[in-house]
Amino acid sequence: MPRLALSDDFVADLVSLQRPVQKEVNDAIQMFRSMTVPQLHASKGMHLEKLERARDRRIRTIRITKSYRGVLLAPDDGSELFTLLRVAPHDEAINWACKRAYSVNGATGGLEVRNVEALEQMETYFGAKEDAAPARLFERHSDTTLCDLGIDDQVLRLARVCVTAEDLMVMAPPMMPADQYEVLEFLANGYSAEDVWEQLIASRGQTIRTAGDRPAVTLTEAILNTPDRIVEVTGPGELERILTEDLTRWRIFLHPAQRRFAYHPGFNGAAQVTGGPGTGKTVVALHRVRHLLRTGRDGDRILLTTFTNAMAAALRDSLALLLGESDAHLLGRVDVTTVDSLAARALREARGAAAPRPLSAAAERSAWTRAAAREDLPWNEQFLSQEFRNVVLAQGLRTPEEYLRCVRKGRGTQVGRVQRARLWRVMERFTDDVASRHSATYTQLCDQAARGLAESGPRYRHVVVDEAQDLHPAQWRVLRACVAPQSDDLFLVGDPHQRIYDTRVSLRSLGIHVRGRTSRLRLNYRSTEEILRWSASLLDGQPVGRLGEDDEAEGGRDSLRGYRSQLHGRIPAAHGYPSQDAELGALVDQIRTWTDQDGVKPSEIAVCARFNTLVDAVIARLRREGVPAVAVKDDPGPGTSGVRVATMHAMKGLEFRCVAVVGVTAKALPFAQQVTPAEVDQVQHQCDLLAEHCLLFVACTRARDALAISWNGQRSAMLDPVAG
Ligand SMILES: Nc1ncnc2c1ncn2[C@@H]1O[C@H](COP(=O)(O)OP(=O)(O)OP(=O)(O)O)[C@@H](O)[C@H]1O
Repeated sequence: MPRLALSDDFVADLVSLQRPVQKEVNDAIQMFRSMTVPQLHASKGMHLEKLERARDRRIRTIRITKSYRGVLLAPDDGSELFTLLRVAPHDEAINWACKRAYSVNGATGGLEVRNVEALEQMETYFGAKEDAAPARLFERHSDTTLCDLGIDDQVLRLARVCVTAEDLMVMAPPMMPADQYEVLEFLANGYSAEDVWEQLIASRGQTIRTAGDRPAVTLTEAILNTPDRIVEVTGPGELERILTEDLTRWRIFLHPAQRRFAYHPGFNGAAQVTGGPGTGKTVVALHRVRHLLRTGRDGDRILLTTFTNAMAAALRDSLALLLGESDAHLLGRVDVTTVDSLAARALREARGAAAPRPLSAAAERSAWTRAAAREDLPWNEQFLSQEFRNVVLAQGLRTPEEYLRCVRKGRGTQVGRVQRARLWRVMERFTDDVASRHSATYTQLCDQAARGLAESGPRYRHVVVDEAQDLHPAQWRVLRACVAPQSDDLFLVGDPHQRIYDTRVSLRSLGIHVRGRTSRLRLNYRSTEEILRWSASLLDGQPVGRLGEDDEAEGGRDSLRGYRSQLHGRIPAAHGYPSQDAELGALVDQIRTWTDQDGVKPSEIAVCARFNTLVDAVIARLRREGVPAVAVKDDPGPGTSGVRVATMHAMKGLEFRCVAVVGVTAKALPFAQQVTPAEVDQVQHQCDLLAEHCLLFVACTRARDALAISWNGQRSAMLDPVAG
């Protein structure tokens, strides 16, 4: 019986087909799997055909419907593992198949594909302009080094003629084999050969460094070595699952850097994955949960947390999708929730009706005003609230003595002993006041819940945390208390460049140690390279600390170096207008271009603004002009049509084909009210400013294909690096 594998290109084709054609593909595959190899070759129905013009003699086509052909890679070494490479209309399938060649990567042992015809044309083109060339892009690296990194003869010849990174870029996959291209891209970005080997090759399990010493790999082995692009269909249930459920690629194919952590057999403690926007961190978290569910014991409960209720709902849906019908029974062992909801629930369980209720921001401000009323203090409510949140609750201080002794990390003002005593009195008054009203700030709720949970003992065997960059130390204490320190206790994913709330955390000081168990994702699956570059330059020179290392003693910097996308598109547009009316008029035109000319559905477009007032104005204007629009905060389901409109904060974790960021004015970004004045606290001032930069970065990186930025009146200085 032949074995069957499916390539990522095949799955991508299948997703785009109409349902009836999908069904015929399914039928053809079932027929294929029911035959022996000789029957397959003899079958008139399948019409397994060798192509005269094919560059790879193992390539065949099979008949799927009257007009569709499947493209297959057939083994020629006596093995029986066939790979379905594409399914496409007849001529397209034949044309594609004739130009491809499959080979085994010398370093990774994985199967790779190239457009051999296009690469030969490139050789001719570069050959013609060769003699004029100055220094070459890869001249620092010897042929042997490149060969050890998996570069083969044809790619080596092409690498040798590249002068600039752009020369390399014109040969990007699908022209060049993706793994070899990735190696060259890393080298072109200044990584050493050693780094490249560590990050791209050793991570796949290779231990032999030199090409000459590596054992030969058979076609079947090569296919099985390529789980990021090829999946073997191991049973009828599996095929059904792949073909009948939602065919989103992230469910099936993971980048090796994603797979290595998601399916790691067991970490000896907490582990952490970081990476820029759209690098598939959430996807890794979901696969990790699946792995822990499948390999864990029946009673092991798992907590999966994220930042907002809306994101928790989306995570729950995605997890159900990933588990599919076959693993649906495991879902009952997972709680998907925010840390705040978890803390509130723990308090309700412990104290019943006496549990405090969360305090609104306005009620908190009034409570600080009341608490400070009888003192003649040199600090305003904002300072008091920050001191309470960022020192007292962050460090979990309980007594005036502890407060007198503590190091006020992250605060830029000196506060002497006498002043601390006065501050403590005010904070105590605040706490008593809100407690007498049966309420507490969210951070207080977490602080109280963490203490209760620490006493009652761990509730979960594993905790998986998405959007880890925005959690406050009190929230981390809740998580720490939920799970005992042991193997695979905490799995954290986050991006410090997307930190949009005022939180600084030293995970080490909270008893969470990830050293030696960290990984960084660099390939963006969401946005085009043009959107990425543009957005990343918004953060040029900003001092972004590493995830969980904000303790000054640890204090390294995170960077977006090597962060890239294989997708390409238009450079983002940035335009200023004389008035808001003119800006919104241009927005309507932009949306019409996206829908009418580019064929984008309104629900695949988002407009975002710094404030709710502008969000409302945008919705009103769009509706007035006949463009359907809905507010993201009203939680429109996937079936609801209309352009999505949201504040920048609400864009966290979302993605859209096209995004317009409006009202990027000097007044809105940075928003003065959100930034502590430097004279009140210099350190806090810098931290708040950085959060505003990150907010704009988050908004822009939600875009997949197109991004448009606009303002009216004076432009925000944050756009200076990109808008000239
Ligand atoms: N291995 C993969 N193959 C195909 N698509 C992927 C893969 N991994 C992630 N994606 C897609 O990339 C997009 C971004 O993924 P995800 O939301 O997990 O990224 P993220 O790093 O958590 O993003 P952010 O931090 O910006 O919220 C999603 O559309 C996801 O489906």
